[in-house]
Formats: sequence, C-alpha cells, structure tokens
Amino acid sequence: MIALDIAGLSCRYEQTSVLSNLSLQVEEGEIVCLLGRSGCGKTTLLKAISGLLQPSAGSISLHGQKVSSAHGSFPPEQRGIGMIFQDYALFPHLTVFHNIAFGLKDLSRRDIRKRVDEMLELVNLSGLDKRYPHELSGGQQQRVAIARALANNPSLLLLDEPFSNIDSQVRQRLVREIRDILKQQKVAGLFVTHSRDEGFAFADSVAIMHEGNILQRGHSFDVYNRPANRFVAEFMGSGNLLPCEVINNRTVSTPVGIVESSSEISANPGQSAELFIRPQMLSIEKCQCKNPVDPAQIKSQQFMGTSLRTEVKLKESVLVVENSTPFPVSTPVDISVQPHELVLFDQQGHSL
Ligand SMILES: Nc1ncnc2c1ncn2[C@@H]1O[C@H](COP(=O)(O)OP(=O)(O)OP(=O)(O)O)[C@@H](O)[C@H]1O
Repeated sequence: MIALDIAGLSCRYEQTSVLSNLSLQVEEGEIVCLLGRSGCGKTTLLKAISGLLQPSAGSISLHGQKVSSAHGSFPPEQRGIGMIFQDYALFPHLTVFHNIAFGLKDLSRRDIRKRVDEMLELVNLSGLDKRYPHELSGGQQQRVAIARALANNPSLLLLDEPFSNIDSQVRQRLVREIRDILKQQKVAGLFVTHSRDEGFAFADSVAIMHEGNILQRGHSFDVYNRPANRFVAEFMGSGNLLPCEVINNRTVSTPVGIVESSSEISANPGQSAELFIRPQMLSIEKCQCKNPVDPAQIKSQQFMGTSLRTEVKLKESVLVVENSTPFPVSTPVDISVQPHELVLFDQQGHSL
C-alpha cells in the first residue's frame, strides 16, 4: 500500500514556480529522505503535503485518498499528518504531559493519561511529564515533539530538519532511536535534512531534489554508487572527473592508464566520456621508475581524522585521493584505480 502518492505536482508562490511536475511515492512504513541544496523546494513540498499550500497542478494522495489538487484540497487538520520541526515547536507554557495531550481532544481523561504514558515510555521520557519544555535538553524536547506527533496515530510524519538543533554527540543516537520508534510504530515518514550522513542513517531511501524536481530516488548506497547524472554524483560526495575514451564494454583509457570496470559499460568503443572516481577508489604509491617523465606528484596532504585527503598533481589537473600513507610534498607517485563499477558521464552530464 502506498502511504503518500505525489503525482505531477507543481506549486508556485505568486509568479515564482518552485515545484514543477514532481512525482514521489512513499510506501507504508517507509522513511524517505529529501536531500537538496538550499532553495530547491524541500520545505515547499512539505507545505503542499501538509495542506498549507495549494498546488497549481498535479495531486497528492494519502493512503489512496486524494487530499490536494489544483481543484481543491483537504484542510491540514483533516489529513492525519504529524509534523516535526527543527525548533521543536512545543508550547512553552504547557507541561510535557499537556504538550503531548494537546491533540487528544476526543478521548476520555483516563484514555488521554494512558496514551500520554504510552508515548512517554516510547520516547524514553517516563517520569518527566510534569516538566516544562525549558527544563528539558534539546534532545528531550525533540522526543516530546515526536511523542506529541505520534500520539494521534498519524498516517504520515513530516520531519523538517528535526535534528539540526541537537548537539552532534547526542544527534547520532537520537537519529537511530527515532528511526527505531517510527519503524516500531510502522509510520511512513518524509524527512528533510541538509546532512547526507543523517539522511543515510535515518531513511530507507533518499530522493535528491534540484530546482523543484526529484532527480533520483533510491537506496542511498545505489544513488551514491550509481548516480543518474553528474549533479547527483557530486551532491552525494566528492569525486574526480577524468576525461576518458571507451575501449570496449569493460575498459576505458584515461590519463591514469587503462581502467577496468567491474560491470558492463553501456557505451560504444571510441566514445569520449568523463569518468567519475570517488577519492577512496584511487590508490597511490611511491613511483618506482628511476627517471619518470612528468610523473604525478603529491601536491598536499591533510589529515581528516580517519584518513588523509591527498591532492595529487597530474599534468594540468589535480586529483583528490583518500589514503592512509603520508608522503612528503612533491613525491612522485603512481596512481591506480581500485576495481569497481565505473561511473561514466556523457557531455551533458548524464550517466552512460
Ligand atoms: N512564501 C514565499 N513566497 C515567495 N517565495 C518563497 C516563499 N517561500 C519560499 N520561497 C522561495 O521558494 C524557493 C524554495 O524555497 P524552500 O523553502 O521550499 O526551499 P528549501 O529547499 O526548503 O530551502 P532550505 O534548505 O534553505 O530550507 C526559494 O527560492 C524561496 O526563496
């Protein structure tokens, strides 16, 4: 069953078109992360889903029911959507208990107490029900926000950068914890973040947004290793672009030599392309030749905590390599490519 089905959605603010013909589906119980540069339309998409913005074209359906189209929309309170924001949005003058109980208007007092206690236990805050938001840490406030959103049994949870105000040491744990809670409750979620690592840890799949549209959707590992185009490849992480010529369906000729792909290349022999190689897929070792002509040379090295980020000058270009051996600047080196599934782009930047 599909929890959220967005079909051909377009949204605009007066004269400015922000989303254009965007489609996205989220399965029941699935968590999808929207990743994209600032201003690409992530918040606008969440606003349209929650009912705060009317689309100019296309439709939004929740569990098979159309809730938004250019012809009419359900108001936000009739959509059964829970929202979680980066600033927690708790009521400062209400206790934790009353914050969580806020939306539970139709239940008896006893059932409200029971539901709030269940939620407090779920988010690991039992016993803190009498505290006010200012008496809680950022992580605890965000857990209250989660408890409040889940108390109403939402059919979909929208999370807009929920972890960005949380201390980085607590964040990693909270990301896993909240993911586990959503999975346990089988709630579908659409999650917006600027942090790729957070998106990878929290979501089942990622959707890469650019200029009001989704360029690629899939498991983060696949999107990272099989990007649909150059924008997605670079957005998912740094890489080197090398001009190359296809030799056959497994090999290409590049400035660092002949490189073999672990999977078949769908390009014709003789075709020119660009090879995209992640820094960790390049290896360097001290050049063994006595008098190498114009060798690649170490330009700089920087320790990044777990590995070295090494810049290698190769003729007119500079390649970035992730390695573990320190070399003095100007050391001549041989560069090799570790066996992997090669990523090639045509002149327009589309994957071949
Ligand atoms: N109320 C508004 N009126 C006019 N333009 C707006 C309005 N809200 C947003 N925009 C514009 O729409 C575009 C998309 O904004 P949106 O907030 O959806 O981006 P975003 O991807 O969420 O950005 P960020 O990551 O910085 O939060 C931007 O160019 C923004 O300036």
